[in-house]
Amino acid sequence: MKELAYLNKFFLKYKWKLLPGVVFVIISNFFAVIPAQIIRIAFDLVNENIALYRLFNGFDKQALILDIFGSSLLFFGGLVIVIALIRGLFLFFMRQTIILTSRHIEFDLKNEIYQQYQKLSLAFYRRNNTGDLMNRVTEDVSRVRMYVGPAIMYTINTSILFVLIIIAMLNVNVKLALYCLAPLPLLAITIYYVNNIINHKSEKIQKRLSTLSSFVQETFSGIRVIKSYVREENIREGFAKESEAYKSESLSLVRVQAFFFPTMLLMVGLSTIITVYIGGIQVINGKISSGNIAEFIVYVNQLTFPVTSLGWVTSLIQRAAASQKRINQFLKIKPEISNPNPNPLKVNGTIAFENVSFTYPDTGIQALKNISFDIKEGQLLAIIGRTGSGKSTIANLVMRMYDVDKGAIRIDGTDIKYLNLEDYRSQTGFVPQEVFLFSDTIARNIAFGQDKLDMQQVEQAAKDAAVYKNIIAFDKKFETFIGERGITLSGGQKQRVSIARAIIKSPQILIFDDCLSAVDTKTEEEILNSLGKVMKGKTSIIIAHRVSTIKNADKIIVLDNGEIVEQGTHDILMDKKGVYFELYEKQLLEEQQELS
Ligand SMILES: Nc1ncnc2c1ncn2[C@@H]1O[C@H](COP(=O)(O)OP(=O)(O)OP(=O)(O)O)[C@@H](O)[C@H]1O
Repeated sequence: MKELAYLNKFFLKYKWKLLPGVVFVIISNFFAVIPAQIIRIAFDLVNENIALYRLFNGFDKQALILDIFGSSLLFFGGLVIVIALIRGLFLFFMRQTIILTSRHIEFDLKNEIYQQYQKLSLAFYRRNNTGDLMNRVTEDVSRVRMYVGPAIMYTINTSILFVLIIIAMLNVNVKLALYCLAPLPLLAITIYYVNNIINHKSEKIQKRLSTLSSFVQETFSGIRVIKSYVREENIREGFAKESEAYKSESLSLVRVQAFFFPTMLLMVGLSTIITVYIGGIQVINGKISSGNIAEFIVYVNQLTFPVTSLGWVTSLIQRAAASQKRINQFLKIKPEISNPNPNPLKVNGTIAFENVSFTYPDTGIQALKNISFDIKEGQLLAIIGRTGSGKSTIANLVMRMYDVDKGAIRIDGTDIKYLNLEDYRSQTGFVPQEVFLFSDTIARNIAFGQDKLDMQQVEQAAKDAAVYKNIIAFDKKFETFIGERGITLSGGQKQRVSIARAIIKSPQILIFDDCLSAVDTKTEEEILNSLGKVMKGKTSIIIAHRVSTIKNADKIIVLDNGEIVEQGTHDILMDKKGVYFELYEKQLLEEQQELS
């Protein structure tokens, strides 16, 4: 429960919205108790008037008495309706204040969680799966909202109504009051337990449903693979199995619910029978009037919903506490990478790695071992090496997606850990190996890093990335919408849009992580030529597999198993006749074979 204390700051923030809500609850409940008393008066009136009416049997005045009697009953009926309307009005105000506040708190909490998401480093995202992360912002927050809204509202409502009704009941007859109230705790406990069963089953259904949706989603994404391997029938069977499991969980929930409502009605009926029986005895003994029985029946029925909500609210609070616990744990996580320096930064582009070693925290794989190299401002560094040799890791470290374990990375002489991170990243262009494009237009994808969309700049960036001609060939040109993973673009086009996105901001440091792998050698040459102009005066790092891509670099690093095995210019490395030379010869041979 103490986990929910975290939310108190929100209650304090919205106190002027919540307090009127509480006042409205009190007023509405006050009007809720009055009708029962009016009904008693009306009942007693009926009793007395029937006696009076019989007294005038055979007289002319009897019709007049019937008239007076009828109109006074009508008056009481009208009064009950008016009071119910006033109560309804205050109930409306109550919901408008308390439930509305809960939506504000939900909004604030979602924003807080989302901000924390943005602060957390890449390693965090590797450790947690997307479904879990999504759940915190959706499922968990909505459960917490059920606490800050409905749970609190019903608790206040129930408590006040309870007090008012019990006082009214005790005022009439203590014995009858105690008998009427006796089955209610039983009802509350039953509802609490049944509700827990329902929640438990609903959660299971929810899980089944997400497994089912992930299954369907994956089969849709991998439809090409499924069709080429003729696995349709197999997948259909898998789906039927998942669906069957979902159906049986749902049916089991329906069974509990089917039992739940009749039981509730039975308990309420029991209370009513007790009221009539005990109340009847009291009337016979002359302790209460028959109007009091009617009054009590109204009270008992009025208490049913609050008692039901008591069980419901208890399980709501329990669920909210569990969700808030998860949220609190996550909000407490300190981002591994943070911005230590608020001072504005101007990057020149000198990069130095000094004895850098790095192990991925999530897998424990040592990706870099004692790496040292430097690049001067405006130079082009190329990194080549076998797959898994640590090339992308160097790019990740230059972007400070992770911090190094040993050694240091210096940018313009300062350790990267002490730079203004936001300024540094905004002056660095990164084209990752795995292209990610947003479900948006091509123009907005290219201008993603810009605050304002400048079409001239977008077009220039597209030209520099050699993708302009492809884009204007589309009907909607730069306004072409690309799906979640850019489904309307080919692999090579996606890579070039991703390059355009990096170069549009004219960064001082540019990193291309194997981003020309999906284009042919001719396009590669075209891109490299135009990039040559863009990269003039900027420091660039190109990670590649093809020697042809990097021949002109100022420095080439050959990586193997996380270590630098050779470094120098193309000519120096060729003279060495080592790993690089072998790679070059091999690739040359392959190209010649392809041509012949
Ligand atoms: N995010 C990560 N978490 C854990 N381990 C990782 C991560 N990324 C890479 N690794 C591991 O680190 C090692 C170096 O990977 P890296 O991606 O740097 O290689 P690479 O040279 O870029 O390979 P490729 O040419 O195939 O892209 C590999 O053994 C890989 O399994």
